[in-house]
Amino acid sequence: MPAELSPIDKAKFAAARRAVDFIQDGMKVGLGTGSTAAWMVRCLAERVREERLKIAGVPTSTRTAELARELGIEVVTLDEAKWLDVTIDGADEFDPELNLIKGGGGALLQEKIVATASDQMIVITDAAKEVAHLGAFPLPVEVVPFGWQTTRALIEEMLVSMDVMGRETTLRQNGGKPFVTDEGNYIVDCHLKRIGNPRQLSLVLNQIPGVVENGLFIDLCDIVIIGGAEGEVEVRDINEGTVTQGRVDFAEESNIFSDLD
Ligand SMILES: O=C(CO)[C@H](O)[C@H](O)COP(=O)(O)O
Repeated sequence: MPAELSPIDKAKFAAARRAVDFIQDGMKVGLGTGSTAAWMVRCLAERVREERLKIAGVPTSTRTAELARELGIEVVTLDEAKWLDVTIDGADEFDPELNLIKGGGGALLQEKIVATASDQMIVITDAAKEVAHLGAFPLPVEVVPFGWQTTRALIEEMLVSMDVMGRETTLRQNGGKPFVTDEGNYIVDCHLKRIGNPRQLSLVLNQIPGVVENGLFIDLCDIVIIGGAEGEVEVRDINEGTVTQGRVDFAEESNIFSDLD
């Protein structure tokens, strides 16, 4: 393993490596977006190469599609795949019920569509993203550019009546311009601090005209895999009610790291 890999990257790698053990030959797999998901794509590509697995991957962003293709994973569209066996993705926050905030990387719309079209969603993460209540991480809301300021005002007005602590919103920027998603939309980040009722907030947000989708993932995640910097991994399965501990041996994964050099 390269010495320069930070403890957080080691933790993300450990979770990602454990997650790809869930993939079997012939599966259709949703490929998430973000730095943790990128580790998962690298680990999956390694299994595809070594074990000659036949996998069809449905990426959740152009970034992930490029990485998957580059590493030799067969990429298909969701319409071609129709339904997926499993999606593996990162998250910005998760709570004890495995509800999530996602969209820090701006890919929440495709991520939510792909996760919803999967038998199972596995979230890979490090321990710092576990919270008692969602909301410390700003909640991303994807809005169409047409009339976005009106949509933002409606979001702020709606937040007044919701069980949240903060109400400030910001338009996500990229190099001094609005950040534009793969679907050509903008993102309004809502700084809520604490979300009392994520399920209700998600429903209400999506009723505002101009809102395309929000970053609350409710009842979508089945398994969370929490990685640690020493290779330790905890697998929590909300449906089975099980928690299992394991370890990833970084030395055994040297091929993945040598590919990075
Ligand atoms: O939702 C996402 C992208 O839209 C990511 O999964 C989330 O932001 C976590 O990213 P990272 O693994 O880089 O911490």
